[in-house]
Amino acid sequence: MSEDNDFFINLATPDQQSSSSSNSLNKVSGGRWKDRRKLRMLMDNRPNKGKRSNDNEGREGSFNRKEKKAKTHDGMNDTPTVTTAHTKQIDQRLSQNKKGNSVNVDDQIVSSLFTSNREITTSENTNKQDKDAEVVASNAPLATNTFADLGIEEPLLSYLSTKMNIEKPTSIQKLVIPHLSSVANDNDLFIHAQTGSGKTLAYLLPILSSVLNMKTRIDRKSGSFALIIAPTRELASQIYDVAINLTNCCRYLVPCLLIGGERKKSEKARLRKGCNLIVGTPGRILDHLQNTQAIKEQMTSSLRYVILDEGDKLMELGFEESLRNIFEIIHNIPIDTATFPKLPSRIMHVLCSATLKENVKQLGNVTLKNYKLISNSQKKGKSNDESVIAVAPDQLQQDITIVPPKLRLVTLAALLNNITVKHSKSEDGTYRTMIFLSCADSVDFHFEAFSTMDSSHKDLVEGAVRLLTKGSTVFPCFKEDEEPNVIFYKLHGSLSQQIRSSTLRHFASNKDATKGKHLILFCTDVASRGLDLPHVGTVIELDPPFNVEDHLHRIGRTARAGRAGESILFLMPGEEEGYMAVIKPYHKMGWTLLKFDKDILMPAFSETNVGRNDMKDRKKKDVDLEWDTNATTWHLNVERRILEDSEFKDVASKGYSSHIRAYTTHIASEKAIFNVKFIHLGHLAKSFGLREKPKTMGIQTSKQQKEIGEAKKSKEGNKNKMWRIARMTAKDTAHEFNY
Ligand SMILES: Nc1ncnc2c1ncn2[C@@H]1O[C@H](COP(=O)(O)OP(=O)(O)OP(=O)(O)O)[C@@H](O)[C@H]1O
Repeated sequence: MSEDNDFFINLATPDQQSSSSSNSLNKVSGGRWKDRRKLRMLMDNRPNKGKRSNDNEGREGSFNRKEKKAKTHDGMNDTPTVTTAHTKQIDQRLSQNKKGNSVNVDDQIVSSLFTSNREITTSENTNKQDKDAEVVASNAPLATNTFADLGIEEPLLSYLSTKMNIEKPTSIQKLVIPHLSSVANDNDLFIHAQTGSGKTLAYLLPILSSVLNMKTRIDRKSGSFALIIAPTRELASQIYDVAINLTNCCRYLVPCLLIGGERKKSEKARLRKGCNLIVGTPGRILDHLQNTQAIKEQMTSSLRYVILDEGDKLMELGFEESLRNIFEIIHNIPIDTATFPKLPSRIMHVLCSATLKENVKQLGNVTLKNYKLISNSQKKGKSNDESVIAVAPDQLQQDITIVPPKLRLVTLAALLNNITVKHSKSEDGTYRTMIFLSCADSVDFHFEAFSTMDSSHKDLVEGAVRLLTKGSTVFPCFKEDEEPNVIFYKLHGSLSQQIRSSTLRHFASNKDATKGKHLILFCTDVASRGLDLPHVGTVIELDPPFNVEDHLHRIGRTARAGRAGESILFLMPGEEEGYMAVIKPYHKMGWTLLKFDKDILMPAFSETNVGRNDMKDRKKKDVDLEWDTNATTWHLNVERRILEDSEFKDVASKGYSSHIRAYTTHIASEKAIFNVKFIHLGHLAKSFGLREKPKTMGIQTSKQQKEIGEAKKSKEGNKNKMWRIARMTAKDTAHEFNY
């Protein structure tokens, strides 16, 4: 990463030049020539030959790094020596600057939000949505068929209708249920369908229905008929919840959940008691298959269905080896066809995926025998082209906005504000928004930046949920005397399993405490797969997805089972605008291009007077301020909080560094679009509330620092050094990307 090329500094040193010229007259003598030369260069204030200069001529506030060191007042990585009074002075001058230009305060330049931003080149929307076109929800239940037509019998049929309010099957259910219900069918299945089209019921209903239709006495000791494997704990828990819900109509059938993060001992006890459906994640299932005798006993003679949900994610997360081992063990368990003659005479394998990548096909080849592809997705390319792609649901309202890096945070604030205002006026009740970010540290930063500390949040879900309190300066729409109706949540893989589960449960369920409020979840891609969170109205992709499949899964958290939904993708001006061409084939209904200023910032920041967080007693202005002044004040409020709160500063610096590192992991085929070299890192730092880029991009924990120190002391060899770095990177990656 060529950080230096992109280095952007907010501090100017007007006096520096003159002093350096006088220094050049100084003579240096004695010592080694290298040291003399170094000293002379230092006094002349010239960069070292061979080292890259930080001279960014033409860039706002740029200057030599050494000069900066001498003059830094509020460098984010230095201990801040700037006083509150000093920041106030800068902020005052900046707020007074109506035109939004950069302001030189003493020896500082605090860059303005609205200047020096890269131009947006997309002037025309090449995939414009036809607002007049008739839209039929593509993943909605069908009008003509019923579950009875598909062979689903009582008591499941009436339970679906009366308790789950599900009357008609979706198109994928219509295709899958008859196939899985029939003993005569000898094919394995590859189910490929749009997000939110009801794949879970498509396989659970025929399995349960087949077991119930045997009309033999069944209880939890009869054995496990199905093994369902999901890539994440959240998804496994959700499938388990659906299974629990369905088996309420036949309580003698018992599902069991096996996931990491839970106590293995209690899982073992449950397995010993007996269960008819096993749902879990690959690692934990394999662990039990290798170490718990009871699980094999449960499967002996009864196991007939193995389901792999979200196949592409299973492969992406590197579970291929575990899956091979699982299959090797279960294929060696004998099947007694005489005990359950009405069930298939062999194990049927089902692979589900909303996307059809090469790795899923590979998994299909490994796990499926003579499989049949069942897809409700459109064909792509020529008629003889076998490949199919899942597209975004037709009823989804897709928006794209191109936002300069400096303005990302304030635009997000404005967008959240606009959504809150819009839905607080409607009768819709509780509204839910999910915001996807690239890494856990960035989730932590945004959660911290937007929510406010309040003791009442502790009644909710520990530290992962916070309320917005009265008089908050976090959202522009809230006046000081208003009680905001916003609750924030965060979800990423670095949180404990208990917190993750309870956060999701709290976010998804309707409770009195959250009734009528806007619930906002900051999350990583850990929440993008398969999660069925009811009534998510808006999905915001603040950070672009790491591949198109992730994009489809993220936006697929809304517009589910025929419901309406909206998603907004943030891109940065320049190369990132090219991403629109990549996702175009997946959005056949088109999208709307939103202007970040006119469509998002102006509605939020006009006709208001955003208060400064350091001037509680200020007199209210009679006239509303201009929208850009309000936006600037809002941003300065965040910057001030960071300058004055060292813990928040750490969170911001970590969020920024991890964000950059995550950005470098975009897939090779998209490097021409997402390349860290194209990003103005200083501008991006601004959207993490930082006035300049943190010096050390790889922030080390004290444990890592100790490890490095020890390694240096022991004069480690090259091989050991390589292993140490690899270990640290693996740890970092696991932390950041959270699976
Ligand atoms: N026939 C139906 N009628 C109405 N709602 C349904 C029907 N089938 C499923 N649903 C509901 O649709 C939602 C989405 O179902 P599900 O989670 O199984 O979708 P999916 O296809 O697995 O999505 P993803 O690909 O995102 O994992 C659930 O809330 C489910 O209860």
